[in-house]
Amino acid sequence: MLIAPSILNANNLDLKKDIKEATAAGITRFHIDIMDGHFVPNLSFGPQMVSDFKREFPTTEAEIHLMSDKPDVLVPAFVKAGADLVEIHYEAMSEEKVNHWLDYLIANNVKAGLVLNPDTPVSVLNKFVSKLDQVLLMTVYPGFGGQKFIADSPKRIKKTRQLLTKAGKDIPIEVDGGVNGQTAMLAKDAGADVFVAGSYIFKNGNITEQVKKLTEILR
Ligand SMILES: O=C(CO)[C@H](O)[C@H](O)COP(=O)(O)O
Ligand SMILES: [Co+2]
Repeated sequence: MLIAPSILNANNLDLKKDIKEATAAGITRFHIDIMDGHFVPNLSFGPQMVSDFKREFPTTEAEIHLMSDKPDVLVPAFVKAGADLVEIHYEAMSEEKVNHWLDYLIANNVKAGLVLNPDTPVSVLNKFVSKLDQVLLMTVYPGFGGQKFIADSPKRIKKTRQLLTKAGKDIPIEVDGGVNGQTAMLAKDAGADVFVAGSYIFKNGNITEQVKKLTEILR
């Protein structure tokens, strides 16, 4: 089990302090949401956030959740910035492009992830499964932090686990959106391994306490 806090809802003017506190509480990977104002109706961070992050926290993993339909410019930019894992959206590009960018990540020794929106059939994973290091199932519609976990997500997680097992691929399933103490348990029981948590960690008062609580719940 791995908790990957999303810095989207951390204090953007005091990110280093928030990241340091979460790291001290045991976090080894952060989820960095990249929103382009086009594929999703919001804006967030650019490649410099990732290069600054890796300079300040070289041994902590930077996981890039790329919510953009401009992979041609942005995937190379985030690889160059030092991303450890890049997750591209199935819905954001043609299947040919999905294949191309997964191959690019593999060639550049960056872990490759594919993200599915809540209404995308998980069966599309069959086409790309051999190239993936991780699957990210959205448990909200992408664009904003602080939304409610979609109730039928555990069903999709189970289906995805069955599909991966059938394909002989033992890779982590990550969930993103509305993860808290209760929904993390539902996702875990359904077969999830990696838990993105934004508001739960950064908007509930004490970061250390929130990391400890979620770690305990998922133990
Ligand atoms: O990808 C995302 C939104 O598109 C974020 O990672 C996600 O919403 C995390 O925030 P929270 O835990 O507050 O739901
Ligand atoms: Co995300």
